Amino acid sequence: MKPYQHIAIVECGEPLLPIPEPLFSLVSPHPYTTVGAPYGEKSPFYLREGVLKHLIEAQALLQKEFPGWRIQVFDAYRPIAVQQYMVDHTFRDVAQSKGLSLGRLTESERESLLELVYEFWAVPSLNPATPPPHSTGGAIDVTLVDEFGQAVAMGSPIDELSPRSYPDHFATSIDFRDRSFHEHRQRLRSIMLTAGFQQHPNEWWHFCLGDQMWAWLTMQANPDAKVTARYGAVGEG
Ligand SMILES: C[C@@H](N)C(=O)N[C@H](C)C(=O)O
Ligand SMILES: [Zn+2]
Repeated sequence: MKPYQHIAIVECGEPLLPIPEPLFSLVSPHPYTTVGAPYGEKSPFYLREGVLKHLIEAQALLQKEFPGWRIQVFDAYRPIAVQQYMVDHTFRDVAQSKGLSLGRLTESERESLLELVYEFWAVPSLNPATPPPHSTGGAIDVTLVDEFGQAVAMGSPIDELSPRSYPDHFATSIDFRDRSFHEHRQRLRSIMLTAGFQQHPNEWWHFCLGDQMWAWLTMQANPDAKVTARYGAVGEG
């Protein structure tokens, strides 16, 4: 169990709301739908009402300094069935990329692949006390686009399972391009944190607000604070 999963959830009952386009840029086609993730009637571009309010605030902060720039949403609400599908998909993908055949994995190969997958993906838990972050409507994967709608270079693609995904991966590089990746990541982080979000320690693109991870990270930063999560899994009924 990850440490944040011990945080108590006091569900507040806020609805999921659609993320408005073109106010925000939404990645299309949606990457998980493209690989067959089972959304049914649901859409990934939904967030809890309070989270959407804070996302609007983050974008206003961005546009004060960089007119025309927008937050681009890669993924937001994720049903638990989709979390399971994407964990399985990623496991197969990473096994294949290492030239390993799924049918012939040793126990230790299986364990090390799972360890890599779960460094970046949350466990698709059906337990209401330990929901996957995106299934609460309180987590979002984002990047930035400029005034021409062009993706801002962050130095690595969203969902890459490598150290390049760590938010500060380029912090100490003296290479000119690496410096600009770091600056862009800092710009994203700064507007999101100022608007009340927390950032996943291993992923430059994942931010949360009101879920267990957010409560845990908030208490890590303020050890005297007593914070609970207000969002549990939603839309599973
Ligand atoms: C891997 C990425 N898309 C992601 O969302 N990771 C978090 C931790 C999750 O699975 O909740
Ligand atoms: Zn995420």
